[in-house]
Amino acid sequence: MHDWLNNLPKAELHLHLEGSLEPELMFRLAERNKIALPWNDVEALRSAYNFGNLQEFLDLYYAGADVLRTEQDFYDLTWAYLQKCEEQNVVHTEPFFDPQTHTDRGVPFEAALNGISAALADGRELLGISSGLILSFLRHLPEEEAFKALEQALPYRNAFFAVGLDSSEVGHPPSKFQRVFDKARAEGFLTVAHAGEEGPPEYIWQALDLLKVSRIDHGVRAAEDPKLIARLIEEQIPLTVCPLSNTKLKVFDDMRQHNILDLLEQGVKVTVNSDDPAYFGGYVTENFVALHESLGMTEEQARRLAQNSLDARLAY
Ligand SMILES: Nc1ncnc2[nH]cnc12
Ligand SMILES: [Zn+2]
Repeated sequence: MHDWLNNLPKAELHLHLEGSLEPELMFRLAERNKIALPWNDVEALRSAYNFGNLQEFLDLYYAGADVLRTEQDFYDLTWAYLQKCEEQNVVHTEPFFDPQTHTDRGVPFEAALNGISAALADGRELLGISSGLILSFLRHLPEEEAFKALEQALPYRNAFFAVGLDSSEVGHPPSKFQRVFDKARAEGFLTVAHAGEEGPPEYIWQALDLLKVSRIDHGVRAAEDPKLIARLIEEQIPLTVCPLSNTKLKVFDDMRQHNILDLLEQGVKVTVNSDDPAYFGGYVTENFVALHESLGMTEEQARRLAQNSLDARLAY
C-alpha cells in the first residue's frame, strides 16, 4: 500500500537522531548498559507516548536518551535510522545531533560524534545515502552553554555543515542565541533554527534576520503573518515541516487541520519530515501517507514536496 509514496526519491531535512530511538532499541541499550528504565516493557513505554505539548514530549525524550552511553550505542542508533531511510527511498539526510543532551550526562562528545559519523560514513558507502550533520544547541540552556558546545565541535569542524537550535521554544527566542550563531557563521557553518512550531511568527523573523538561517525548521505558525509568508515565498526559504509531529504535539488538533498543503499551494517551499519518528508514529513515508489520507494530497503535490526536499538540501 502506498508504494508510490515510499518509492519517491526524497531527502529528510528535519530529523533528531535521538528521536529515532525505537522502544525496542531503547530496551536493548538499557540492558547492555545496565540501566533501569522507569517502564516495565516496550508496550508500557509506547503507551506513555501521549503528549499535550512539546515540553511533555521533551521530558520523555531526554529521559529515553539516557540509555545512549557508548560510541557503539550512537552507531547502532544512527545505523537503524539509515536502514529506515533505505527502506523508504530517502536518498539524502541532514540529521540534528544535540551534544548537550549527552555531554551534560557525562558522555564524551567524541564518543557520541564518532559513533554517529562512522554510521553516516557506512550509510554513504554501503547504502548510497548522502548526509550532513547539524550541531544543534538546546535553547532552554544559557547561550554560554551553546558556546561551549561550539568550542567542543571546532576540532571536528568537518563533521558538521551547520548549526541549529531546538528544544523548548516558547520563552527562548532566537535572539537569545544571536552571538553564538554569529560565531558559528564566522567559523563557516550554515545556520538553521526551529521557529514557529509553538512559538510566534516573531521568532521566525528573528531566525531569519538575527541568526541568518538558510532554512526554518517547522515554521507552520508563519501562516498567521501574511508579510512573513510573502517573504518566505519571495526568498524561497525552505520550511522543514513535520506533520505527524505537529499533530502528536497538538500544534494542530487533527491532521485535517494541517496547513502544509495550503502553504505549498501559496508557493512556500515546504518539505515533509519526521522530526522524532520513534515517538510520533512514523518516518518520512508515514508522514506522506498521512497527508494523502487526511488532506487528500495528490500525486502531483507529493512529487512537488519530494522535489522541494531535494532542492532544499544544504550539505553535499
Ligand atoms: N519537535 C521538536 N521541537 C523542538 N526540539 C526538539 N527536539 C526534538 N524534537 C524537537
Ligand atoms: Zn525538530
